Amino acid sequence: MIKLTAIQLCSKPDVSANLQAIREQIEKMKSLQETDVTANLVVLPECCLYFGGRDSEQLELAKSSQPSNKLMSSLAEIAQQFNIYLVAGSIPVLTSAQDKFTNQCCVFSPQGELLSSYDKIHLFDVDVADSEANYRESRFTKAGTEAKVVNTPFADIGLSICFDLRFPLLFQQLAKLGASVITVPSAFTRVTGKAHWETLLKARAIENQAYIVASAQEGIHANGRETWGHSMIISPWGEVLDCLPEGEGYVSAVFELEKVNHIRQSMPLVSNLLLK
Ligand SMILES: O=C(O)CNC(=O)[C@H](CS)NC(=O)CCC(=O)C(=O)O
Repeated sequence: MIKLTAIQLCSKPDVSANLQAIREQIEKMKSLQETDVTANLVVLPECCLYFGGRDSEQLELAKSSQPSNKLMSSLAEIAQQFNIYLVAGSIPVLTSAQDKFTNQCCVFSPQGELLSSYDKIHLFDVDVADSEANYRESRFTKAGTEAKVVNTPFADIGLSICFDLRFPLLFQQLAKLGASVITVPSAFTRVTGKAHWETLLKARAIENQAYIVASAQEGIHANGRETWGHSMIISPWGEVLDCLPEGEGYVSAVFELEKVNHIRQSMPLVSNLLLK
């Protein structure tokens, strides 16, 4: 049996406190003890190691974690320690020009190897009616350009991050590349999350006939920013299998590849996508 888990956090501008919070939640996962579970896929939220500071601090963090990338190695260590596939939401990774970072999702095997990484393509330059008001992610972040699917022995996993959720063509591309699970590590604002989050997640699951594992930031962060929480796992038929509205914790569900195959066979959408 394969278990999907999304961890929900209220991350701080403090890497070691966040690493501790991540370990705490993974230790609580019942599926780590279950003998019939053959693999665990665990998804962390966007900005899982640093959130709620000033935007420029993420660039400083990206610089100070070079050249060996300390952030990546601490996440690899967690994957190995708990013997899990870890989709490590996102961390800032310095670009070669050194003036910006990419908002990068890193995927580790249970042996702690980096299997793949994905740079967030759609950046959140949006005005929102909340205390922050003007989000300008592109000020310090360089956008990615390439859709990524990671092959594992149990499933091909499509990667996305947060605001990407609003761009259905990326998800179609991931489905076309073979994804039967799509991960959505996020930090949706409270205002936009309340209005759109669940609807968008269900739509992406239904139209791509894939499991959606959406892990979220929640609560009020150190800089006053409020995030929506509501981490959830959605079936390829669009059912919410588990949801955590607020507080730190996790949600989990069983992954059944036969369900994806059955739905895609009886209602052929993915094979008819108008994509190259
Ligand atoms: O910049 C950081 O510190 C971390 N990154 C984020 O919080 C990102 C970019 S500002 N947030 C989103 O993409 C929210 C999307 C969203 O809320 C929506 O699509 O409605």
